[in-house]
Amino acid sequence: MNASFLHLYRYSIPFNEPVTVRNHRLLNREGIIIALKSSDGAMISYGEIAPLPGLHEETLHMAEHQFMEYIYNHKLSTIDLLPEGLFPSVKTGIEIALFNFKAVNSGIPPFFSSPSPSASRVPINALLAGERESIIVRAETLYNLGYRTFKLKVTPKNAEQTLGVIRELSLKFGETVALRLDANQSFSLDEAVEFSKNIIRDNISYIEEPLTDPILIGEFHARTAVRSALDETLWQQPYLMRSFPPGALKALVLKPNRLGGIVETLRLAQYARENNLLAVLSSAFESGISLSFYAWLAAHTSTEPAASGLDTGRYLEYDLLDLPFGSSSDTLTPQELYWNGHKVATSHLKPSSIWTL
Ligand SMILES: O=C(O)CCC(=O)c1ccccc1C(=O)O
Repeated sequence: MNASFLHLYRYSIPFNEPVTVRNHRLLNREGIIIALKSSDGAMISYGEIAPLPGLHEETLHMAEHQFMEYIYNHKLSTIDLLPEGLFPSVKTGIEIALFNFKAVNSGIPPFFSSPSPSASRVPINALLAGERESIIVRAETLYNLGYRTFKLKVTPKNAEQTLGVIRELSLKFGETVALRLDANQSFSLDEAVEFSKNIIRDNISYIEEPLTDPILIGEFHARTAVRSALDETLWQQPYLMRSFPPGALKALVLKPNRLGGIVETLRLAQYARENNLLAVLSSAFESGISLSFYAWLAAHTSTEPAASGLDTGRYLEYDLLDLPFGSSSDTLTPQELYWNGHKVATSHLKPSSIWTL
């Protein structure tokens, strides 16, 4: 059955505390929800279009405008027929809505026919931010809840403090936890080499985007043996991914709504698999509608998925789902998580328009 109606909604959810993304200080997470409905209204699927200021080039206004133009001029049909030139956030929203519609139609989540069995659980990479003391307290709380992978932001400016936190976490948890560092391209090669001398004995899985100039990641690895993960480079200079010497990379961090959709994310996850890299599903503070879909993707891409960057839901004051994403992620299977992504609390949505398809 095809979708007959399209409902567009807006949402604005306050962050628990202000979030800063590349100098953009954000108080609210704003986005658009697409709902596809069957003619009798019995089947509904959701998708989310949510560019993040500081991360995306398109604004929410531009994304909404483009989406409306798309709906006006095209039949919402199949995922592989989407036109060129859609903004990454728009493409992701359409793809998720279409994948989800197929799933509610058939009763099984997408990719279910895959030969590789899905993972039974998806570990989450816990984000640690703030002052030293609150980071340590938070890490202990999360450790007791079962988290074993932690991510710290590092810049040349906070390098000393971060080294102190790394030491403390290593002493406390030893080999039982894995630490990831995310430098968001803030170090010069020499600064990164200097910094790395101090972390070599610690349990660091990788540094995400260590260098302002990612071309030098191979040289960084040659001088330090520290492996890098790509995030920003995957959309800024995607061709670089194939240019690094073996061993220089450890992981690809995949943010579907920045990369340009689910199909693109699956392509990169396959490249990671073929090249012995971790595929780390990640997010950009979307609602549980997207996060539960990403959890499902993570479960699909590997039988033992790497800890996924889906801890961002915690920063939203409330979720759009009846059962907020992450509130019971330790007990739910990815399948259950996936179907929970369809139970949307419409009270948080502001209707904007209805289209007949
Ligand atoms: O990858 C994760 O663990 C969470 C996502 C995350 O850190 C993030 C979220 C929004 C914008 C930028 C980033 C980032 O990776 O720097």
